[in-house]
Amino acid sequence: MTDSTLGTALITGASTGIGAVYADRLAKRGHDLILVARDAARMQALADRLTAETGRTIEVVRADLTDGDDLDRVAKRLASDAAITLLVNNAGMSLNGGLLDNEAPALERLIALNVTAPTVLASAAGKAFQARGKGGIINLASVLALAPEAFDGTYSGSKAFVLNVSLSLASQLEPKGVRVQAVLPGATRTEIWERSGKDVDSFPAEMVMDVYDLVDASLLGFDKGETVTIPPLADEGLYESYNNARLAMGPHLSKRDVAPRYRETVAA
Ligand SMILES: NC(=O)C1=CN([C@@H]2O[C@H](COP(=O)(O)OP(=O)(O)OC[C@H]3O[C@@H](n4cnc5c(N)ncnc54)[C@H](OP(=O)(O)O)[C@@H]3O)[C@@H](O)[C@H]2O)C=CC1
Ligand SMILES: N[C@@H](C=O)C(=O)O
Repeated sequence: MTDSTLGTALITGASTGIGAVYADRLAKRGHDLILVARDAARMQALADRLTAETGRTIEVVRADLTDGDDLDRVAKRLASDAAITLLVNNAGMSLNGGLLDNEAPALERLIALNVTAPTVLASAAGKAFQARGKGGIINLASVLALAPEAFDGTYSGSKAFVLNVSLSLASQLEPKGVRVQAVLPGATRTEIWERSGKDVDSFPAEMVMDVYDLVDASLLGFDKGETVTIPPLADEGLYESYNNARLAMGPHLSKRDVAPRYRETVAA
């Protein structure tokens, strides 16, 4: 069953992996699609298959989201196309090695793709959706946003950024009828691993999720109205405790007085 009133979903990083599965699932739900990535031929093959299977209208937009002009073009499309009702801010990369193994161009490239691009696109979509009083933004973060010691700090920092932006945007946009969800996958079997010189099979099999399971669970979290969806986390009370502790600190974080433990005691 499809719903022709769902509008168009713009998905970044839609040529493979998590983005390509979002494309499959959202087309089957009844969304028309705009697929964004660099590999136009790969997206066109996906678009042709999904159009044949679902009858949806699917457009391919070739863009390198680390390029300012390309990013601007996609942001302008989000700002101006009233048919777009959903942004899936998914394109992302991981480094080959970590912060101490890479030079500035590689670090800057990761920040451009994982931080600047989703921020600019969420801003463009958020303003447009807010004006229309409806729409949704799905931001792909990572469980590594919560576990900086477990991986490269640049990547986990970029995903913590995405999580924070999502939480902030949700608090501003949800009262105006716009849904915002941060998805935090754990290790998921996609090309991101080989693209960054890693072997996903080096993890125990029980740590690696299938990409279809990941996207189906994430969309279920979206349907349930979740702001943060962590598909691998069986005990959701663990995240709730963590988040409640964070929120409980809020009233204590800005004070005129220095905390007693930082007051120097001068010996007489
Ligand atoms: N797989 C995992 O274990 C996890 C993934 N994530 C996050 O999920 C998201 C999707 O990851 P995943 O599907 O695994 O990654 P993949 O490497 O499988 O796919 C990445 C997608 O992003 C696109 N992309 C890469 N660079 C650019 C660029 N410069 N401009 C535009 N598009 C680009 C790629 O297409 P093309 O090459 O054609 O441009 C591709 O479609 C990412 O944000 C990632 O950080 C989070 C946690 C775990
Ligand atoms: N994609 C992974 C790292 O490369 C992750 O976020 O777990």
